[in-house]
Amino acid sequence: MIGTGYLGATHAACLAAAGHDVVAHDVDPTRLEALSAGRAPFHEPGLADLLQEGVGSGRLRFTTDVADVADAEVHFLCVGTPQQRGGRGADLGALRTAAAAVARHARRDCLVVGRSTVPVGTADDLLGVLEAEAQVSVSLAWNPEFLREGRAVQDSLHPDRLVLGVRDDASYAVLAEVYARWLSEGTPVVRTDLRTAELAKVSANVMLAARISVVNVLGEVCERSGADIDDLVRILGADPRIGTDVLQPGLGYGGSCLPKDTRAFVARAGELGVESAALLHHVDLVNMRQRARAVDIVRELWGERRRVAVLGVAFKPGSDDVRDSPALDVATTLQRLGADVRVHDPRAAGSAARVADRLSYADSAEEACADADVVTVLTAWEDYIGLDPVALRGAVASPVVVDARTCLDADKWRAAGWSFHGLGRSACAS
Ligand SMILES: NC(=O)C1=CN([C@@H]2O[C@H](COP(=O)(O)OP(=O)(O)OC[C@H]3O[C@@H](n4cnc5c(N)ncnc54)[C@H](O)[C@@H]3O)[C@@H](O)[C@H]2O)C=CC1
Ligand SMILES: O=C(O)[C@H]1O[C@H](OP(=O)(O)OP(=O)(O)OC[C@H]2O[C@@H](n3ccc(=O)[nH]c3=O)[C@H](O)[C@@H]2O)[C@H](O)[C@@H](O)[C@@H]1O
Repeated sequence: MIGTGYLGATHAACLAAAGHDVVAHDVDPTRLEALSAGRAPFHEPGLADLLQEGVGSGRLRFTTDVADVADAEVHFLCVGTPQQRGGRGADLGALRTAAAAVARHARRDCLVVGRSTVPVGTADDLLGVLEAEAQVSVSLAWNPEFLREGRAVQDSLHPDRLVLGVRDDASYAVLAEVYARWLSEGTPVVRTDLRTAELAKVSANVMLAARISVVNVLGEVCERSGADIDDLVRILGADPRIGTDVLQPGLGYGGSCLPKDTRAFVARAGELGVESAALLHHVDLVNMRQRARAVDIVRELWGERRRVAVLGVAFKPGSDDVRDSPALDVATTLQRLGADVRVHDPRAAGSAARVADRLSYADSAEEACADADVVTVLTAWEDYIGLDPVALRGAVASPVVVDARTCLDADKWRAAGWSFHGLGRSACAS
């Protein structure tokens, strides 16, 4: 396993649990130290148990030295593919470096399997890298991963489908052996070519991103027309062709994948001359506009003292990840605009403090809200959905709440005397 982030660490632990002998390499010694001790370096339910089991059994080892993977039969490339600095396409530098290192060190014929999310056509480029570096015969396959953070282990152990992009039967046979446990459990498998496998992953992410932006456009229409977004979402979700998942309006999508993958898709489609991909550029614009709209709503309400409580900075509930978090983006923007911001998050405060150390962090939601002029809910944690608006009213300076995730019960908060505002909700709705 090359790269031990959310993708690589989870995949390594799950393959070890399936009985394979796994050696995982990363260039980050701190991350490897935690993993070797059976500690998950990020909040991912079930991962620490699998790591301890794998390390304890001797089937799972971690190494800073890429030469230690030289004897592997299969190499999974799981390194990051972030947005380019100063560009919108994917930065494939780490992937090329990792592929070259594996090929250079491989001492036996082997299969290299791309797992990272990449623009279609990347494998062609990597084949050139492998051929230039390897002294042995190296084949390439593509096997994208669809796990969600916060559910990484569950999603990996029970995926909706396995996508095996291969160039020949021999590569397919190797992957079928790697995934024998999943195949025996009936996981649907799609065998395809490398380009389709690459494209499958970004396509899934742009579909999800588009869905979120569509529901956010509908939310803005609700705000302006006085229609009810909660009822609208219920009505839409009842149609099985639409379904209820990924239909939560609000601050929009963030994280390390949907934003950068949408942009990389548009960039690659542009290179391919697909002008209609501009549709997905608008998905990105709508998404980013939600953050600006949330800031505008708070500025209208913050009064002279501008004391703002921010509840939630994780990019989504159930995660301690703040990479491209819409909530953290809004919190830091409000502070930059002169607000006195007090933040609470049940899990992500530590990771937020590492990248946004000028914000002030509270130990509880109540402490963050004490004496606030505006309370904002920016991540839909259960803790905030369960807050008692009657009790909280006594702690704030003004009972004004902005529900940027459309997660609170508006009637309950209004009945408790709060002035209730939010993305997707008309200010005058009763
Ligand atoms: N985070 C997620 O939920 C999912 C991510 N993906 C994709 O998987 C890829 C990895 O994502 P994450 O695990 O979130 O990233 P991450 O940033 O958490 O982890 C990437 C790891 O690769 C290591 N690395 C970088 N260059 C290296 C090299 N040359 N050799 C060895 N290790 C190296 C880094 O030190 C880091 O530990 C990305 O392409 C992402 O789009 C796919 C499915 C889910
Ligand atoms: O490529 C990846 O790394 C992964 O990206 C997403 O997974 P993830 O980033 O963990 O998060 P999601 O649960 O999809 O949420 C993404 C963002 O959309 C937001 N969201 C989600 C659902 C919704 O209804 N509304 C909404 O605004 C969340 O708050 C979050 O900021 C995909 O769901 C995974 O299938 C994919 O493997």
